[in-house]
Amino acid sequence: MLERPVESRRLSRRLSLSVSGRELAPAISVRRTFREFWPDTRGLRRLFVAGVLFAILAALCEVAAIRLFGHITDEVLTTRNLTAFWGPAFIWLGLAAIAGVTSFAGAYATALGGERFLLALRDRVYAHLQTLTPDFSEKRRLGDLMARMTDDVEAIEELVGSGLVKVITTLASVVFFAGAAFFIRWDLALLTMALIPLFLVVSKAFAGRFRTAAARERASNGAMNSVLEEGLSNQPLVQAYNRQGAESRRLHREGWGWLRANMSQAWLSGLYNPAVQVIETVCLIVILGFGAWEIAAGRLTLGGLLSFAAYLALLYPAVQGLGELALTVSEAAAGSDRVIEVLRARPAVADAEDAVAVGRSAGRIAFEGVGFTYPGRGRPALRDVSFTVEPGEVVVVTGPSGAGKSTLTKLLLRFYDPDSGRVLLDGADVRGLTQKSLRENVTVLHQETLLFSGSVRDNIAYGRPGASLDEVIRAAEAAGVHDFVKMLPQGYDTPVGQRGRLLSGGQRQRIAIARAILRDTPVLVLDEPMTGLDVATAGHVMQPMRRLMAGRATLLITHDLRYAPKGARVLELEPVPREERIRLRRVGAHSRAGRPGTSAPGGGSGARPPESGSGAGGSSPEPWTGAPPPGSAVSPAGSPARAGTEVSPAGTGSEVASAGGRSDAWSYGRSRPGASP
Ligand SMILES: Nc1ncnc2c1ncn2[C@@H]1O[C@H](COP(=O)(O)OP(=O)(O)OP(=O)(O)O)[C@@H](O)[C@H]1O
Repeated sequence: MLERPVESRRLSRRLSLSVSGRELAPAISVRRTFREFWPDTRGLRRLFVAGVLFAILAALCEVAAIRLFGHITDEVLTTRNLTAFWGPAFIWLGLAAIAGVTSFAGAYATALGGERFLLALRDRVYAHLQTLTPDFSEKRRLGDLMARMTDDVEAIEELVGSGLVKVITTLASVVFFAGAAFFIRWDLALLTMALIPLFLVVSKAFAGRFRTAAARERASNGAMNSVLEEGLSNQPLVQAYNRQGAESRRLHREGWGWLRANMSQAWLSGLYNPAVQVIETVCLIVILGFGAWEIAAGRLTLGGLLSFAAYLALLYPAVQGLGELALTVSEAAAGSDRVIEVLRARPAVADAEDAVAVGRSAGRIAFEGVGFTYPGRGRPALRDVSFTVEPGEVVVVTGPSGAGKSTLTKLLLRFYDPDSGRVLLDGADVRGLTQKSLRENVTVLHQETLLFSGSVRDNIAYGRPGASLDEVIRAAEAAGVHDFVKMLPQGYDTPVGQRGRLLSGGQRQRIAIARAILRDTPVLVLDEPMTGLDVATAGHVMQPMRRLMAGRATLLITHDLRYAPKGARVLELEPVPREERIRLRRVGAHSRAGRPGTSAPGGGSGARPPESGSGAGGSSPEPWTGAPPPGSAVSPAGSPARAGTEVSPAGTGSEVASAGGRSDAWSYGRSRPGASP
């Protein structure tokens, strides 16, 4: 029927409104949906055709069975001639068996086609989502994106796959049942057809109201899911702030909204179904009355009338089903719009046609006059930034929040391309490299340690799929994680829980380090690797971190220079639009006095000398003192090779800071127009 509560809930979910309803997809034509998704039925069309043919065969069997029923009524029941019974009875049995088998086969073929369509389409949309810049997902509500991947994809299937099969078979059934009725009595059949518009009028009167109610239900469902998702994923925060009651009330409020929306659907369903039944009953009474008159006049047999009524009993639901399908189709099309929106989204960057796959690089990174503004933002995130990182060298990137430190990582990984300037890997513009090969050269340790809900082993091996247990253990040993993993109940097979929450922050971080060690790329980016760790834990993480950095070109993004390796160069970013400056100095080799002429624009944050490990006080973790990686030009603090390196203050005209015989460009934005690497 038009809307059973569960059915209608599913139906309304497909509308996929945002909580506020602002994201309601614009209406989309069915044709556009077919144009977009019909190619996805390739390879499955035979299944759908089989579904249609089997369903049609089953309907034909029903038509024949009803005919036999009429025959038995007239030739056996009315005449009381039992011998005439057996032949038709066996045929009827055979027809029922064929109808059973064919309707099973039809339903199975259609379901198989539908499920395979769903699988393939979901894979396609997800694969496409994975090509988009992570910002695409981050800017959207997770619940909304998930609804697109599940309910909306399902809605498309119900339109393009099984929905189409249903339309064709329902139309065929209408033709068969109406044809059979015409065959018995064309004038009676015409009268019947004249009554059919009554169904359509009622369907139309309800459709608009039902659509609105479904949209409201969809919105409140989305709101409720969002509250659940946020409340559960932020459970530690909720409990720590004693907000359990408030969160429960929030859910209850949204639950009420959902209840009301469902009740208005139930109210409509409650009215619609009896209205349709009344019309059906009126039709049947009219037909029976007319039929009785015809029987009395000897122009119709009892069997004929009963068969006629049986055809009608099948015809009306089929007609109703068509009205229902029209509603389903239009709502499914609205859902498909949201999937099309995802598929139409283009990645911020794409491989050039002549992009080359780079092998394992030496790991020389250079930013040359890089400027970048996020799409839709007026203010640049970076302006005219230049620096280099040599193979095996550690460069510390620091600066106030929002200065663009993490943006450097996004440009290095080519999530975006710079608006001006270039990013180079081993002297090659990264725009000329395939993204895959570029990213195979770079490992990022994110600010928030990202783990999956698998086992410890899965999470470490994520860095190199197919790694053997021995390799995983070796990486774990290097990351200082092996001893604690051994203590876990299932060792390396112990589940780490949702986002690794069954582990401590330090343990998570060391697992991430093991993952990065196993991945073993020449370039490493550590984005605030000590975030959330206390001093003691950070101290434990330092040693494995050093092993990880050894021999790799490393960009260490940190606010806290206590964790900066001694002797590492420091790149200090200041946010645009304040005059952007980048200063070069050496950890442990600077002082205010060593930076003559430095002025600190905008309150002096840029001029603030970062604290070195030695200046961090007794509670500081051990500063970087590790041996320089093989072949690396990095020298520990105070080494003669670096002694001459100084901060290049803004406006001094000192554009190039020389270090160890190498030249590195540190540009100052517009104040240093001539800067070049
Ligand atoms: N996806 C984005 N879309 C639009 N603007 C963004 C996006 N990501 C960052 N920004 C903006 O770009 C600027 C630089 O951000 P970025 O994350 O690089 O700063 P950051 O120095 O790493 O800050 P923090 O130290 O707080 O992590 C900020 O003003 C920020 O609001």
